[in-house]
Amino acid sequence: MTLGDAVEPLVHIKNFRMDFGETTVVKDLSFDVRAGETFGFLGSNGSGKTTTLRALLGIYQPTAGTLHIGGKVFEPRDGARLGYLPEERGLYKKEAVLDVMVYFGRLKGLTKHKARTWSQTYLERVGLADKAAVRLDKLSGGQQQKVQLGVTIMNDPDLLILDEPTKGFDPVNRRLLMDIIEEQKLAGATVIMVTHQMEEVERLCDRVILLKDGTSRAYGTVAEVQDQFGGTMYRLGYEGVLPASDLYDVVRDADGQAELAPAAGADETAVLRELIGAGVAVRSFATARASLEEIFIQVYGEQHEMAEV
Ligand SMILES: Nc1ncnc2c1ncn2[C@@H]1O[C@H](COP(=O)(O)OP(=O)(O)OP(=O)(O)O)[C@@H](O)[C@H]1O
Repeated sequence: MTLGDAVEPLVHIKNFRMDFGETTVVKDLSFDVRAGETFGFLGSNGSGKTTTLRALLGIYQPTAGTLHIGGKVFEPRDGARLGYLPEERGLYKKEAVLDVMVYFGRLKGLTKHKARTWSQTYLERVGLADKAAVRLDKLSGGQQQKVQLGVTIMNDPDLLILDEPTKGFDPVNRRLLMDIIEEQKLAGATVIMVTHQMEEVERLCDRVILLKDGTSRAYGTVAEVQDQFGGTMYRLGYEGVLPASDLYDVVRDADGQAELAPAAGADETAVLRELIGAGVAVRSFATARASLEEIFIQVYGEQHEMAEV
């Protein structure tokens, strides 16, 4: 069975708990990743993301709970169609870039020719064509990371697990790597991505989980998480006087610009009708949501406040 044949969800984690000695770092964590989706695995430093991925891949023995890929506990021999970019990068540093890539390509079942041509094309794409014959340890950290991402995706895995794939990249290279990951997604791969870059999440992820202190704080589509924290706001440019209404709360109102928080069940049409009916001249009207970054700071900020108690 290949990973792609799995009955949904592709990844199933239920009541996962992880203790290291006396310390519990993940407690009662449950979530699913569906085949074909890109899933953002988010959370503050030390919240248990890498630990969860390691337990999912059998590197750690979970203290309790179920961690399944394709309906069963992961075993290394199932890994042919799985690409894992670990947080700690590790390739043979004393070998030449192209040789390392071809070596791993062969391990992943590619022919030597395919591994070589794929790697050359990839190195060209990521601006490292002139480094093909250079020893890996002569490359910068970001350049080495590009090579490692190439090794991770070269056999077009069905499931890609990426632990901070763009960590340490400048904005141009980050965008390039996001493009490459997006291509894998569009080609049908399921992607689990740990990242602290919320704009990457908003661009790529279908659903997310936000971990805090080893447990889920928010879980769902980006829009659902946004709804959960702050929800939708209406930004209004107007002339006239805003009427009091059961349909919304006026959050901010100055110089003909207002922010309205709609009441449960109120929608744009109803609010606009109410405003226009009351003689307000609406110049502009837009819906806006709390950004993931704002939500992250909200959740993470609480943690600091708690720590200070
Ligand atoms: N092998 C280990 N032994 C003991 N404690 C560990 C071990 N691995 C991780 N931890 C602890 O578990 C907690 C969670 O670590 P983890 O690496 O999973 O966090 P993370 O969410 O991936 O963080 P970051 O965003 O900083 O990478 C941390 O407090 C860490 O010190």
